[in-house]
Amino acid sequence: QCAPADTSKTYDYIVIGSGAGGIPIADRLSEAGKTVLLLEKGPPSSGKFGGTMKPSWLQGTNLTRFDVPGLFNQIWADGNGVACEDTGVMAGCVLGGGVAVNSALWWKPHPGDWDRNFPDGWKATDMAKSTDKVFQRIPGTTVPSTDGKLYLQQGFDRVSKGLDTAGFKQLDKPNDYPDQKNFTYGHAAFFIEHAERHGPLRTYLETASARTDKFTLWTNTNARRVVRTKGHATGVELECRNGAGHSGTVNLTPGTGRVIVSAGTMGSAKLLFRSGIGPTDQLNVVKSSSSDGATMISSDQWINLPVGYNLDDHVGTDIQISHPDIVFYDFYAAYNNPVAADKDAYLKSRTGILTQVAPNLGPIAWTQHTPSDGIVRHVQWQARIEGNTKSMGSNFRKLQVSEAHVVTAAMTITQYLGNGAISRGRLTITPQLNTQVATAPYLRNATDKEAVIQGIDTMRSALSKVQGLTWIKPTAGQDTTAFVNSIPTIPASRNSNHWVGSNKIGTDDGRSGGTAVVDLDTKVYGTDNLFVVDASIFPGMTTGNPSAAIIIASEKAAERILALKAPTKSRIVRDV
Ligand SMILES: Cc1cc2nc3c(=O)[nH]c(=O)nc-3n(C[C@H](O)[C@H](O)[C@H](O)COP(=O)(O)OP(=O)(O)OC[C@H]3O[C@@H](n4cnc5c(N)ncnc54)[C@H](O)[C@@H]3O)c2cc1C
Repeated sequence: QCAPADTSKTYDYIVIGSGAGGIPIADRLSEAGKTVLLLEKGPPSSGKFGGTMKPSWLQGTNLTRFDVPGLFNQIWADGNGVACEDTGVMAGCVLGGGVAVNSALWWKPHPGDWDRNFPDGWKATDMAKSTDKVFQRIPGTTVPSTDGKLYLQQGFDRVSKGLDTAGFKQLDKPNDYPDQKNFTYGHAAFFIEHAERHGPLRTYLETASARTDKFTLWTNTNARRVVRTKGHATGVELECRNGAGHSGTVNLTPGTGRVIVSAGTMGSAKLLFRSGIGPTDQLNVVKSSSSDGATMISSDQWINLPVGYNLDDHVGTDIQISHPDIVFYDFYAAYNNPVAADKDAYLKSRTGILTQVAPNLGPIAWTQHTPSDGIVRHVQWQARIEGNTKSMGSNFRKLQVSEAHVVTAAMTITQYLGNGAISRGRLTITPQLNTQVATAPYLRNATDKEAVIQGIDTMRSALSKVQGLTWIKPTAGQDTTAFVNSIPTIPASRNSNHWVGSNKIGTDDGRSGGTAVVDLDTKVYGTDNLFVVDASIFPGMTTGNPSAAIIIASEKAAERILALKAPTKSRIVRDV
């Protein structure tokens, strides 16, 4: 049921969004004795926190589709009530955000992910303590099944033979060597424990929730905008969702309260726009909208910052191979119609193929490439085995995995171009107040493209040593440049779901021509108690999948924010 917020109750911190950024900081702030309200627009996800979305075979258990690794790819088959409806690209709008719906890939960041992208105070040495804290709580594993076995490894084995021959070094546990990201490979690491989704939901959110006197969580509650006078926030306006949650305005502790916006790269930009913070053209779109126009904060209080610029994502380029030994497992079919033995193994002993993340990920490899501008680009290669009933030609044998699931198999290897990439895009808002990728951040710079081509040539050469392998994409004789040019540089073809950057951290204040939206304490320029803590503050892309880095940044931000003095009245007036 939709309930109005109690206006007499105030909070030291209101955290908006319960994803990789929001959950850890909400936990740390409540641990420090502050009263914290965590707002999440989506419904509960994991069974541990009241989630209910599940196939019939999980009825009677405390598990949902978000908990069982073999069901993680269900978001691509059925995103209803799970995927955000107001973002032009895929994002999770449930409790946990991206870390409830993602593939749980879990990488300790390369030192260069901080050193090359972030300003002073956020370099690798500054982040070491936060990194240790995160990896102590969430160590991750390369072997999710409780019997210590990895299942259906034929794809891994065939590809790794090629990598070995080409001189790649296999790392037993890649997270023990975060700085070794060149000509290395290994099994994928996941934040999975006891064969269930782990990560912030099962660590930070559990400890926060145990502090019942300090921590409050409202799901199905959308933050419409921050209520502020000049640069000082006083509360957050709310909207119920899904016939539940809270409405009205929730207030901060007068004078000392703070708002932390952790609504994701798309969601945080949108919230700032609706709160009168951003480029004037975007604020005018909100001002003209039927939903917000009449009640939007007046234009003399707008804060002109480059929100939405600096948008980044891994540039995804898929290559595809097949090999007669590769075995496909139909995880999609397992949702409604699991193989009985696999279901039993999972439910009875947390063993078997369903403990592994769909769609059978790995190996993961890393290379580095230096195009003509001399700037080293980091590349991660992420293999997955897919069934493909279309356009597979006669090169594929029919493969009988179980009586129910007959398919052909191929291995797609996605090249992620990350750390070092130069191209950036822009996110804007539509009159319906949906966010959209107005300028895609993919290969707008010629040297980024050179790096992609160099990388694909390296991988083609490495895998050419694998006997019996057939190239699907690019085809055997195809020129690599022509292949790369044939793939459009739009989200539909290149999206990696790793969006960062719309509220960049930095010392060059965006109000006076700089590029930064938040300062080194993650405080929005021109405000004294409004912060952004999530992927959107990242100046550039990480080497691997970014969730661990975002959680580490959240730990760091908690430390810095707690060390700040409360605002004084004179500063509030001066800042705007
Ligand atoms: C399908 C998919 C697969 C991925 N796979 C991986 C992977 O395997 N490994 C990895 O490291 N990364 C992966 N990622 C990326 C990773 O999950 C994200 O980078 C990360 O979750 C971003 O963290 P965040 O805190 O910035 O935002 P999110 O985690 O997206 O959290 C934002 C939260 O804010 C909520 N919200 C938004 N607006 C409002 C509002 N106005 N009011 C209240 N709440 C609001 C949203 O519902 C959401 O819960 C994947 C992402 C997706 C979508």
